[in-house]
Amino acid sequence: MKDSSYGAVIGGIFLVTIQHTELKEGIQKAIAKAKNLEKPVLVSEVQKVDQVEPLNVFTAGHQDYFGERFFWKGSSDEIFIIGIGICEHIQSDQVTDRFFHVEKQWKNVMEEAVVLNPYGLEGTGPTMFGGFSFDPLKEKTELWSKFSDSIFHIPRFMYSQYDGQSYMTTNIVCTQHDDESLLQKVLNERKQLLSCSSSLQDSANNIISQEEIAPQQWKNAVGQVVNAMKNGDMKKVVLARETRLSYEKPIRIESVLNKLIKNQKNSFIFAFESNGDCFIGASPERLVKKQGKQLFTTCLAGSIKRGLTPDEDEQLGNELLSDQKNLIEHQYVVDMIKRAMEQVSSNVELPNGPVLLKLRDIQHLYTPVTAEAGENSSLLSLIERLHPTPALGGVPREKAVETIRELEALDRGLYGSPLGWLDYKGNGDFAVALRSGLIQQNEASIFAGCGVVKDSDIDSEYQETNIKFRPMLTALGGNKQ
Ligand SMILES: C=C(O[C@@H]1C=C(C(=O)O)C=C[C@H]1O)C(=O)O
Ligand SMILES: [Mg+2]
Repeated sequence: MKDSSYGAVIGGIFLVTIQHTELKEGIQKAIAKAKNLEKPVLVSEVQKVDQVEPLNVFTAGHQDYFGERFFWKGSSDEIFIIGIGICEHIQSDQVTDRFFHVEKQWKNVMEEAVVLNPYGLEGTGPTMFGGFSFDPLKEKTELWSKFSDSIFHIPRFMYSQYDGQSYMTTNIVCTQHDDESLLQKVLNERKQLLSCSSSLQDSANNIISQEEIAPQQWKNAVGQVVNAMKNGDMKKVVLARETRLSYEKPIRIESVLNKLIKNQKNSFIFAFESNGDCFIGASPERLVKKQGKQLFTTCLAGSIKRGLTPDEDEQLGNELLSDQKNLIEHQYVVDMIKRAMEQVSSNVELPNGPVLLKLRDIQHLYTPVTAEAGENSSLLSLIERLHPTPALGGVPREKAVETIRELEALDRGLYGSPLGWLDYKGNGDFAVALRSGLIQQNEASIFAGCGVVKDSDIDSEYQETNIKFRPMLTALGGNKQ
């Protein structure tokens, strides 16, 4: 039986027309392969669908897939990828070679996958979304107990909107014990999703408390690092801190996403649910994107506030472009990324100096880097080579990571770390997960850090982190300093 064409108007959530499908044949083929190989086989079917509001798709999963969703918007609004439900987990708590272990699991699932994708566009077909913790050796707290050090999901249903086209991918893992009833089960799930009527009710949610966690301890750590730099070999260390908020009612993820989408332009907007918690944010910083052979990465470090008037904003921007402390802070990132990319790719190109990246609350020194991928430079191997850049770790890298591990009170978890998507053709895009927070029902932790160099002023760095809290405080209704 083919999945007949039908349109579904979902209470104003979204309208999707599903054409007839080859899913039945695909499932039969996958079950036969599973019997032959004696291991599960993924089948992935891609259909062109009507374009809808991406947030509506995410919202439609609220009822039946809460805790099993992801949302991704590219920093230039060029792509949206929404995952609903979890078809397969790819995760590891390995400390050493964790990127290799994730890549091995991913390749194992992909090597036998039955892919029905006549369109072949990036971000369609088998795709995994997720990320890595900043430092698997950092002493863990309860804060990130719902996330592994390496955690990715292959979604059951995935809506992709790319260059004005929209697609629905359906992923099913078939085992040798499955039969044709699996098809009907998935078609019913899909019909249920497309007919859901939940909508975004943006009701008020009062804040009960908002507390900076150990700000003085953070300032003392900054001072300690600055002193150590006066006569040591440490050149830069990024130190981050946490603010904790609690509310009368559970925080509505969709409402926070809605505000981030509206307010934080030029940023990757993401939400990643795991076991009831949600890591969410609006990051201006790409770690690395792979599109065919093309590679794109970003050097982002050096910050100043936005001005209240166009003249003041221009004056502040020019001040940043000529400030030695921020230029040195930025150059550490450029030097490291350029060197790393030259080791594994060709035609590495970057401008002679930084320009300004202006965001709603802050402006940064920004140097884009492009390159051509070498034969063995997979996206995950590039992530392993780059993470952490001096924008989130420091220089020298190992010593900076050890210093963060020792001095920083914050359990960073996935904050400041690679988060993004990878498809079955090896394309993908990973951000450095900044301007972010962890939502835990009626509580949330938000995170902000800054680069500490020998000329850092403790209070200036503290103020810089207050500015970096603003994107999440605006989205969460918190009080901004
Ligand atoms: C660490 C953060 O931001 C990073 C540090 C910056 C700086 O110190 O100037 C600027 C951009 C980011 O690379 C953060 O937002 O938490
Ligand atoms: Mg800075």
